[in-house]
Amino acid sequence: MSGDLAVDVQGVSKVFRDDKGREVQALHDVSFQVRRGEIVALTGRSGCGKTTLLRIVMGLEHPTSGTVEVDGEQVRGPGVNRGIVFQNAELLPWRTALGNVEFGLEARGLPKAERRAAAERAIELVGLAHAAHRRPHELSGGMRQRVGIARALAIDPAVLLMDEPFSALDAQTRENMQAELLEIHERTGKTIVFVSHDIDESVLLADRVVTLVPDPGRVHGVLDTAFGGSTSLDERRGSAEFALRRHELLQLVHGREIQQQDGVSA
Ligand SMILES: Nc1ncnc2c1ncn2[C@@H]1O[C@H](COP(=O)(O)OP(=O)(O)OP(=O)(O)O)[C@@H](O)[C@H]1O
Repeated sequence: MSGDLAVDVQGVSKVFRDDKGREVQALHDVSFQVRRGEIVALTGRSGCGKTTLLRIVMGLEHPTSGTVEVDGEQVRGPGVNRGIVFQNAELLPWRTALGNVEFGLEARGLPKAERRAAAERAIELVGLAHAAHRRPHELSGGMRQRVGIARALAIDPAVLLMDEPFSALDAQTRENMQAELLEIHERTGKTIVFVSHDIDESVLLADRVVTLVPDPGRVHGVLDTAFGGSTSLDERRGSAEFALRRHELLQLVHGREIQQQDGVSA
């Protein structure tokens, strides 16, 4: 694998068996790559295999065939080169925000002082230094999700993998968190792969969007959605590129080819 690749998914297929023993082909021959420092979204309609694909990259599911490499290493299970964020952070209720972030580091056998320092850095990175000693029930939904992101970042992973990270949040908090994620990306340069069923979110945040279509889940197209420079979310939302890319992505998600619009082709 070339040195500037963070994630390399090659020919991944996944067959599940349902309760009655019938085969369900969730993914068929899926390949895509993510370069270091990129933000890539996986999107598509319900049941197209987004979560299954991300769980395979996380190491929580094994592919029936095909391979996944992260940071040059073949994925055979969960590993410390991947930070994982789910829709709900699932924090330990008896631990503080900082304690929850430290928890993620305990399995790594770091001395306590190093753990504390790494957790403090991560909490600061997500803008929660002022709430580091609060317990989960004293935090808002957005703050809890920030703790989840800090926990994933504290291990200094090669890649941050996020499954619908903001979809359980109210609209305003969600917008704040989207902006926050771009700031974290700017500060850390981390490679980020996230699953979202939300077209706008995918276009706004990602440099490229991998679209999947169902039955069986497969890649239908990869759309370049990078906005040049450090544009704010508001600037992005109001831009002509946003409208065009949103339109193109909708076509891909619905299994169509991109039609040229205003003389611009995909
Ligand atoms: N553990 C499982 N056992 C059997 N079938 C499964 C299992 N997990 C997923 N599937 C099936 O695989 C297909 C893809 O599911 P997956 O959850 O990956 O899709 P998705 O795109 O993430 O959907 P959604 O947007 O609704 O969450 C679906 O047909 C689903 O029913």
